[in-house]
Amino acid sequence: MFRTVLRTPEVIRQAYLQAERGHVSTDLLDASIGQSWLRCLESGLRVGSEPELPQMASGELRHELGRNQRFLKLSSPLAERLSSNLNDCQVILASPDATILKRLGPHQDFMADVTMDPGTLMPESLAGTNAPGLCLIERKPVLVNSCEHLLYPEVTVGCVAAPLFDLHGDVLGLIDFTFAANHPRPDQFLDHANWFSAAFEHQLFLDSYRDHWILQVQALSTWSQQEPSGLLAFNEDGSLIAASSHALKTFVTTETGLVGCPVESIFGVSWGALVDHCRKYPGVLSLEKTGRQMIGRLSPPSNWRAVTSLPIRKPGKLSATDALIRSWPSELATEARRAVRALEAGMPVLLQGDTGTGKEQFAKALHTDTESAGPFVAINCAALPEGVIEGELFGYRDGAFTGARKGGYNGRFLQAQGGTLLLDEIGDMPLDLQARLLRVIQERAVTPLGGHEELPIDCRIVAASLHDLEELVDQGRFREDLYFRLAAVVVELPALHQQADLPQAVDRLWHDVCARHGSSAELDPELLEQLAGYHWPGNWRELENCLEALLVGAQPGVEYLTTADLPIRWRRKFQQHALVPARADTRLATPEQQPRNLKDLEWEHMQRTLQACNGNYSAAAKTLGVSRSTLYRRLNKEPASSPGQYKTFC
Ligand SMILES: Nc1ncnc2c1ncn2[C@@H]1O[C@H](COP(=O)(O)OP(=O)(O)OP(=O)(O)O)[C@@H](O)[C@H]1O
Repeated sequence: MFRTVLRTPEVIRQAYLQAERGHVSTDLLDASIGQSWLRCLESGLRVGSEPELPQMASGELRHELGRNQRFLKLSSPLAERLSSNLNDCQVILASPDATILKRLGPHQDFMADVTMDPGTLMPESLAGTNAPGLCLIERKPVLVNSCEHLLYPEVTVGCVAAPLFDLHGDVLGLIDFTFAANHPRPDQFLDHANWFSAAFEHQLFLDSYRDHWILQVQALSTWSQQEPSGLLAFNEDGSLIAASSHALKTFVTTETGLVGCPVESIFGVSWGALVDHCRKYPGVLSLEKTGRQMIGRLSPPSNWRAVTSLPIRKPGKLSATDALIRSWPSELATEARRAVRALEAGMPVLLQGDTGTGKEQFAKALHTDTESAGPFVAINCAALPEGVIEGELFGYRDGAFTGARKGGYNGRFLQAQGGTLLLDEIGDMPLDLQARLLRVIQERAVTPLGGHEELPIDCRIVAASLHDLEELVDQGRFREDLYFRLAAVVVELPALHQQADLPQAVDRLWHDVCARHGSSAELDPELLEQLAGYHWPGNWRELENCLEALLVGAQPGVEYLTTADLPIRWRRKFQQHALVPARADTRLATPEQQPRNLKDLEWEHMQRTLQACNGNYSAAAKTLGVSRSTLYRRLNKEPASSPGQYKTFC
């Protein structure tokens, strides 16, 4: 469509000679640039006639910025995002009369001789042929490179500019990309300009119809081909009042018409059913049109308040989370119940606990109890190399990087649409990725790598970590803003030895293990007592391994297992553990008996405060001036002077 190679000085000289005679051949210049040259020459603008671009005084510029406030409000965040991904150009926003309003992007050497600061006036009638001025006349994206700038043939930059329209087709402003004239792929800025125009229209539509119901629809099969999502605005009664240009092309046919057409005639779903869905499960819905699967998101008017009717559970049946927390200390169990409600209301939940305490299991139970329409998807942020997590989480387009899967990849956020995403070991996520994650969670939209379009996401988010995230924040290893975002509700998973009724918990797990292996064997009470007396540093996972080893290693057909059936490795562990004085006694020994260091003293002080508060963590934390979760975690770690003690016996 455009010639993107630089023209030679000879071609430009010939074109200029032709233009002076009132005609420019399209063999020499693109038609729109040739026409621009002719207009300039006709109005007396010639090479070298206007060495300086006209500039506004600062008072005038302030006035101009005020006049274009809405345009800047809608375009600036998008331009900033785009510019932060591009390091080879300057991004410029300008008014409908081509006055530069904003310039973004890192300093570029090629801009040294170019004056394109805010307040510079670039209409064609003053500045000659240039991309911002020309795109307004052409009403479409244009590329003007180097010596095609009629008045400034020596300039060493190229520009791509595109007009941005309001919903009635009037120009609201423009975007310009200025790059080095010898850039190898100037056409890529046309792609950026097209993306920006679509994204701007999207923002404008959302802003213009924020007091109405807005349905955002995306065809499922096409997301990797970068098809934009369509927007439809509806009245209170479900009749269509407006559609974005893409929605108009895709969803609204001549039979359905536009204004006043009911939603049912477009998607075959009643308005009542859609609103009801939005009320119960704010977020994604599945739609179908002429056999194509789509996902949609219905957003209520900005002043709408949903009366959420949470599902009522049948009495008598334990929920999945209740089944897991029945032997938890009561304070922690209360917090765990809060997590179900928080997740149902769309808030993230943070799970903290040592290895094997059941964080993933608990996340799955939360997913079950919140009765999501979509799947449970987990990603372990510590298990993937740094360069891979980003693509895994956010997805990527076809050809986004070397080695990318053909056809692109959805990413875990999109896989979890309508369901729950577990971000496991989140404390190990690289810092720069944490910033991106925060943006995705806040904006509830994800942009796959190599893509530009934001795709709406609608999944519940559970994060888990065995590190104390508050401590990581203190050490500068975890972003505080992300921590606050994720930690609205924090569930501390108790260690196995802290379960209120450990023998019962062991017995329950034993029956689960037996059921998996088709066995009905029972445990001898003495064996059960030994199992419940051990401190299980690997928590449920370690206990599960031990029970599996016990069952699988027993004589076939044996229905009653005693301590003699224990594998020798476990028998030794239990014996050694039994020789150690009780844990609490050792830890709270008198000063004369124990080596002293600051950490020990801190631990003892916390322990004594907790005892003084009758085991109430909140009260103890308040007295000590630390958060409840910090107190909990510090108390449940080894005191500094005795790390080897437990290691020896594990
Ligand atoms: N409450 C429970 N009752 C019985 N088994 C459990 C319980 N919680 C966890 N388990 C079992 O313990 C094992 C470890 O659980 P899970 O992977 O959820 O722990 P985790 O805290 O996520 O561990 P890590 O931090 O090491 O990934 C699993 O096999 C799980 O089935």
